[in-house]
Amino acid sequence: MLTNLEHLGLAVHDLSAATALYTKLLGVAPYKQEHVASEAVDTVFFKVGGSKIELLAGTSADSAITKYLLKKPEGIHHVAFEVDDIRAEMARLRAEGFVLLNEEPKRGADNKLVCFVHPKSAAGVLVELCQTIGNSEVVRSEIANGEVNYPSA
Ligand SMILES: CC[C@@H](C(=O)O)C(=O)SCCNC(=O)CCNC(=O)[C@H](O)C(C)(C)COP(=O)(O)OP(=O)(O)OC[C@H]1O[C@@H](n2cnc3c(N)ncnc32)[C@H](O)[C@@H]1OP(=O)(O)O
Ligand SMILES: [Co+2]
Repeated sequence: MLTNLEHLGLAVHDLSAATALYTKLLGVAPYKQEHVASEAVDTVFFKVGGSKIELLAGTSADSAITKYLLKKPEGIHHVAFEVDDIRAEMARLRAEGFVLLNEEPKRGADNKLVCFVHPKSAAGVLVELCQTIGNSEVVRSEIANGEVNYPSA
């Protein structure tokens, strides 16, 4: 089940400038910065009520964000929904005919497992599913099976 609008992902060229701008716009400081090597992005997160803004800058030519910004202006890059069971939601969306960009959930930013839905199968919107890595049995079972690796502390 999709339970919440988890975050809006915004693609930016200059993370420092965008962070300063959003700090003024939202009237709050970011609560987290994180580099996600697997996605080749640097991120900055702001809390807005029960949701979040994720600023994303690419860190290599291969990054989806770098490629996106070669063709499109800065702005909303993806919409992310919280799910309670990411594998169940992936199976449901596949059965509904959506094209998933990951075979398996992968580790995202801010302690999440994530999966992307291709914008061509979602009315032009890149959709991200996010499940908080916590105590759920699904995640425990994945860890037990060696499918998900927590970063070393
Ligand atoms: C920090 C981790 C994580 C989190 O925890 O929150 C993140 O948010 S990471 C965010 C960055 N990572 C990703 O976006 C991964 C998923 N994305 C992809 O796999 C690719 O970007 C893509 C969506 C498959 C597109 O890649 P590609 O096919 O190589 O690019 P093209 O430029 O050829 O695009 C094809 C087609 O799709 C349109 N497009 C591309 N990106 C978007 C987008 N963000 N929103 C809407 N539409 C998009 C693009 O315009 C092309 O359309 P046409 O020109 O009409 O063919
Ligand atoms: Co995101």
